[in-house]
Amino acid sequence: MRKLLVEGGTRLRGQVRVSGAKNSAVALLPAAILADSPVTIEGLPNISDVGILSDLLSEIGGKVEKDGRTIKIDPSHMISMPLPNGKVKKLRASYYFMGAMLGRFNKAVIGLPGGCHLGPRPIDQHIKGFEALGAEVTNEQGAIYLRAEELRGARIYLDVVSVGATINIMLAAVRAKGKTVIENAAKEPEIIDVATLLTSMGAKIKGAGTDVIRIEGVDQLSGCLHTIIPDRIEAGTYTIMAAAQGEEMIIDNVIPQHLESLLAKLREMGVTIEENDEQLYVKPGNALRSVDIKTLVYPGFPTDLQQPFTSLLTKAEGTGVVTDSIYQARFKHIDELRRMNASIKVEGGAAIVSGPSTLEGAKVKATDLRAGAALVIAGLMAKGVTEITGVEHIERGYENITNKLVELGAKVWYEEMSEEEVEQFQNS
Ligand SMILES: CC(=O)N[C@H]1[C@@H](OP(=O)(O)OP(=O)(O)OC[C@H]2O[C@@H](n3ccc(=O)[nH]c3=O)[C@H](O)[C@@H]2O)O[C@H](CO)[C@@H](O)[C@@H]1O
Ligand SMILES: C=C(OP(=O)(O)O)C(=O)O
Repeated sequence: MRKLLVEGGTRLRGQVRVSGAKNSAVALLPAAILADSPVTIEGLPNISDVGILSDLLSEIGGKVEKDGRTIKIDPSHMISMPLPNGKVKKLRASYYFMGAMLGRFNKAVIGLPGGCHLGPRPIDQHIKGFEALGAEVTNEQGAIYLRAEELRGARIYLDVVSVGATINIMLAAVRAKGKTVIENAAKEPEIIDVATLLTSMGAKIKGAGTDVIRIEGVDQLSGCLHTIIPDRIEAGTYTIMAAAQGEEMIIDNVIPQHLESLLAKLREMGVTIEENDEQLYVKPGNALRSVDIKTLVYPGFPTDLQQPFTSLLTKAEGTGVVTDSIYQARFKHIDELRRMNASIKVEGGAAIVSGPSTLEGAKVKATDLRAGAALVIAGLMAKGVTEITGVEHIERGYENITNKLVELGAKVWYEEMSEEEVEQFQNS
């Protein structure tokens, strides 16, 4: 087991290239199940979530060929094999096997998903959608059993705006008989990316990226070639890092429109950001001013950048109030930041950050993916060395984070944990 060490204080400069979007990749891969000939996806990020989903596609009989960032999935010999346990528990997006297998085989057995622990993460809206399409859904000992005689299009109003439910219902509906309308759909760019792939496969989808998505079911979908969008959350994380500890940094392979809410907040803090079609040039201000943030569904401030942004606020002058309206309990990073001398209190469901604080290196634990990113940012700003355990969370979503940071001049490296440290980590 490894830990990540960050020696703070070095200013970052240069260019960092953003990888393909995790939250697209994890839906595009299961979407390939719906085709009857090979689907090729280019630009995949090299992260553990992608590795696990590729393995799951092989487990159900897919022929998966990887060549660097390109993957070719031949789904012709796939079967609806039950996946009640094992790898499905290691990530959130295994739930997309429900929609995709239901769409292709009219049946699926998939274990309840894992993913970051951010408080309750129900999937009732996914199930409501599958049932509306005609599936019978039961939960037996932690696995979801789905079965339909035939899927039929339906009008589905989501009670909660959900990325996962929107995509899952799209996956199940593209081969259903007749028309499906998803109302109060999520509008995240990853939903458009998945709809683009499905459309290239022959699906008929209108309105992806708005809150009403209309799908006309088709009998058959075929293979195609698709290039994934850049990861707006990874891009946002490096942009926050640039504001926190950069001298001058270029973030390459970005769609700036995907990050408008973050860029607006950074500019409010005094950060200079220039943008062109696919790059951001970030020059931090001399003294950052605190701001308040509240996470919302897209195009609001993304919950996945709340934790990294909280670290940045420790450097700003004044008081910043952080509210997460998507995951009210997404505050596990706060205790760890406090260990590093941050002045943050959680009150009435909000984190109140008083700054500026001089952070100090400490032994801390990444409890989830973006908490990990928050700690890396804090470590880069801190005096001394920060030791971060729980790196497997970080590796779910950040490709080659150490290499990318070293290229920017940061002092970061992995070390093996001692037996005693492993024991302490496992008991904590
Ligand atoms: C793999 C993936 O894409 N993960 C992202 C996805 O997660 P995920 O798709 O799981 O998140 P959702 O958009 O579904 O969740 C949004 C909110 O709706 C609630 N909810 C969701 C579904 C449901 O059936 N019932 C329900 O109540 C959730 O508890 C949460 O409060 O969107 C989240 C919100 O942008 C991001 O943090 C995750 O990075
Ligand atoms: C919460 C996240 O991921 P997941 O939904 O895959 O757990 C995230 O990417 O920040």
